[in-house]
Amino acid sequence: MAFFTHQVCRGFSSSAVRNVVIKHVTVIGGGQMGAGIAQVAASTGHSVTLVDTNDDILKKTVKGIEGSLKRVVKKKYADKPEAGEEFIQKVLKNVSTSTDAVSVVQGSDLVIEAIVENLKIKQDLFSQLDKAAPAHTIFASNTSSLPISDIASSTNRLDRFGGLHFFNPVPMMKLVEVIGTSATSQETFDSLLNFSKTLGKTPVSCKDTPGFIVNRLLVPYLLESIRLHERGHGSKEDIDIAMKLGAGYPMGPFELADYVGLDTTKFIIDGWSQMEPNNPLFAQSPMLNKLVEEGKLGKKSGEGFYKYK
Ligand SMILES: CCCCCCCC(=O)CC(=O)SCCNC(=O)CCNC(=O)[C@H](O)C(C)(C)COP(=O)(O)OP(=O)(O)OC[C@H]1O[C@@H](n2cnc3c(N)ncnc32)[C@H](O)[C@@H]1OP(=O)(O)O
Ligand SMILES: NC(=O)C1=CN([C@@H]2O[C@H](COP(=O)(O)OP(=O)(O)OC[C@H]3O[C@@H](n4cnc5c(N)ncnc54)[C@H](O)[C@@H]3O)[C@@H](O)[C@H]2O)C=CC1
Repeated sequence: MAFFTHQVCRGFSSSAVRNVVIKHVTVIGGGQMGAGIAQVAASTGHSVTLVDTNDDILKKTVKGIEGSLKRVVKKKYADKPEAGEEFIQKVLKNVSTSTDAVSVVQGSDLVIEAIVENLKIKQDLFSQLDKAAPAHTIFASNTSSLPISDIASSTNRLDRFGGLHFFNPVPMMKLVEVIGTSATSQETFDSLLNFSKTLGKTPVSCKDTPGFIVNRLLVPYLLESIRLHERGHGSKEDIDIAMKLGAGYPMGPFELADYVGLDTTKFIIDGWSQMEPNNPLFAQSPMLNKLVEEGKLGKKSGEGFYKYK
């Protein structure tokens, strides 16, 4: 259910819309990011429908959310464990699951997509959802690296389409990058900024440029770390220790790449090296490619640059 403030309309349909107050959120993709986004939205009183391709994944996702909530309440309700348990149950009640995105978007004020980092797959999804979702529903992608305008081009709601880029782990990371394309209406952009604030996050405004702000700086750093290791100029362990103790980063670059997922990291690099083949900052890494080829995707698969089981 959407609540509109009846002010000036810019960009769409007959109803006067200034700022869509978001109550019901559909999160598509129940992986690392979708789980975290659903958790934070449900924890801040939104009703959330989480969508993935099958029920087994969704069960695992909800279990993961419960586990993460337990970590949160252990600190937040340290002296009041019963209130903590009550909070967890209340949050979980705000989350429902589905394998049918098209049917659930009908009751949604905001759809946040957090599926695999592949333009065609994201476009196919949004193109289907566009036909089913009500006019007021805002669409947002959590893409790390793809142009929001390319994803939005599969829909007829360019004014109601933006980027909401969260950071991993979502319950802990305070930043959200809010991305507007040249077609995103001011109303949509403001709604996304406000929504990020209701989640307790700090939003920054970004242009629809590759990697927005954080990844445009983080990805070249990560790649140069791997290249430094490939050149034999430092072990993974030493590079990680150096960046933690010498630069104050909470994780070293190899730990972070494993944490993010080497498949996602490779999807980003593949896209950017195609986009700018002569840019040495985006050059492919044989070591990364080999790990992904071997199914070593980082923490989520049990092995990446390091072993986790
Ligand atoms: C790679 C480059 C390519 C980019 C590719 C695309 C990626 C993107 O598009 C954008 C991104 O997200 S980039 C990644 C951004 N994230 C980071 O940089 C994370 C860096 N790490 C950290 O901040 C901390 O290590 C961290 C907060 C994770 C953990 O904190 P600590 O280091 O202190 O270690 P812990 O002892 O494990 O945790 C301390 C306490 O934190 C809480 N916590 C951690 N994870 C949680 C989670 N998932 N849910 C809920 N609570 C959580 C928790 O309270 C924990 O205490 P315990 O429960 O007692 O362990
Ligand atoms: N991993 C990270 O640190 C970050 C990733 N991102 C972006 O978030 C998105 C998701 O990344 P992760 O959560 O790491 O991936 P993930 O691999 O952990 O999860 C993706 C989930 O989407 C599901 N899925 C795939 N196609 C689907 C479809 N058509 N419909 C419904 N569900 C579908 C998969 O079953 C899987 O559960 C990507 O675009 C990624 O670039 C953004 C910020 C940080």
